[in-house]
Amino acid sequence: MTNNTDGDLLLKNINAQAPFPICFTDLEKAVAEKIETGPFGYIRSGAGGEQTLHNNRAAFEKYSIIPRFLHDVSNIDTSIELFGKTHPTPFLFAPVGMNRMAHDEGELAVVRAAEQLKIPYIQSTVSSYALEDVAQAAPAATKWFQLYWSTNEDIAYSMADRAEAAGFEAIVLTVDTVMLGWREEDVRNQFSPLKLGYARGNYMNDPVFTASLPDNSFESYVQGVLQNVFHPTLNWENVRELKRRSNLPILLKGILHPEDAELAIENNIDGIIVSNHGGRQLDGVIASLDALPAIVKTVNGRIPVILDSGVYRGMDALKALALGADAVAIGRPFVYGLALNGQQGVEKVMTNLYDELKVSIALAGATSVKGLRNITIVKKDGVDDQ
Ligand SMILES: Cc1cc2nc3c(=O)[nH]c(=O)nc-3n(C[C@H](O)[C@H](O)[C@H](O)COP(=O)(O)O)c2cc1C
Ligand SMILES: O=C(O)C(=O)c1ccccc1
Repeated sequence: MTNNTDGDLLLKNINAQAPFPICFTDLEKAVAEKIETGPFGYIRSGAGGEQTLHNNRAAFEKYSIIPRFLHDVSNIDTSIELFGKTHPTPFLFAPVGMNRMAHDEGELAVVRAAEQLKIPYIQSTVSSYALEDVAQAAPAATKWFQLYWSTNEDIAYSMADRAEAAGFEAIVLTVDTVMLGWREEDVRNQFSPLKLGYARGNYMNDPVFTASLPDNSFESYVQGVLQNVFHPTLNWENVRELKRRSNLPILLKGILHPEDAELAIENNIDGIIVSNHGGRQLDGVIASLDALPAIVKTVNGRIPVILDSGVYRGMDALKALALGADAVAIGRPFVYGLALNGQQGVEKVMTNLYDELKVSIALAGATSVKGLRNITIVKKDGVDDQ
């Protein structure tokens, strides 16, 4: 339960010693000025003509809330429950690879922020630091491991086992990246973080991966990652086998079709993340927010539904939660916070998202995350979408 009588949560930002960008647009601008063009373009951009990157934002802007007043909103409960554990906010850190592109402390800084804020952290397979080091940096944080399947599937099982041994509490299998999206900005900038070795964290110390290399040169390692990280053979049988082998809850990330959500449930999957990878994979796919209502309807509360892609302010989180998401995951905003000011920058960005969400829940006339499902949300054309 969070007491909301502090009234003006914005004041923290106005009294701040060091001014910090208050919204996503300002953040992005500041980071563009701070880091090199290659890494910035890699983080910012979407695939193809960036239609989906744009649609992710446009989808949030189509919705409006019709608020209710004259209910006591002095106490706002922002907590949620996932897999039997209560979390104080409905946010998660989306898995983002290769964080050393943004800051030298990379994932270590982010997981420390996650621990501090009690926000679950999803570590990427292609992280700059090894999962064991991340676990050690923030033992009290709730940590999940995002798995990229591997062409040599023993590498995938090895990483999943290591994650379980290191105290990660769920496996998030990403299903939308069987090959890399068509990312033109990286061609313009002639930039490939994989080739530069930013993704080495979990591979360099994986016994199955290293045993598969012809020698221990940098070139062999890069080739080994490229050969394994993209995995076009991935199919439902792999999902079933992963589920059989693991003791952890398994989530599928990248689901956009209600029939895939249904198949996930039929295959005993424990949760899904409705996502289009922040518009970085197939350009022209539906905005995740637009995919959400049909999936929520199909899933009907049987497993948690988390949404990411384009959640850039507290009000976006509110809309996704009102449309039935159980939680939202944040990608680029925290990476920009990291680039600007390490752990503190991540904390600042996530705190502003959270504070805006709290204010917005109260001003909409609700008092809890679950209560948001009962507020009136309409699409721009005025048609009730619930
Ligand atoms: C630089 C970058 C790297 C990413 N790396 C991964 C990854 O390793 N695994 C994964 O499942 N998703 C990855 N994602 C996608 C995020 O998990 C998430 O789906 C996306 O960023 C959400 O959209 P948003 O950035 O609009 O919040 C990456 C995203 C970015 C921006
Ligand atoms: O950049 C990404 O979005 C991403 O998910 C990824 C996938 C494979 C290798 C490196 C990054």
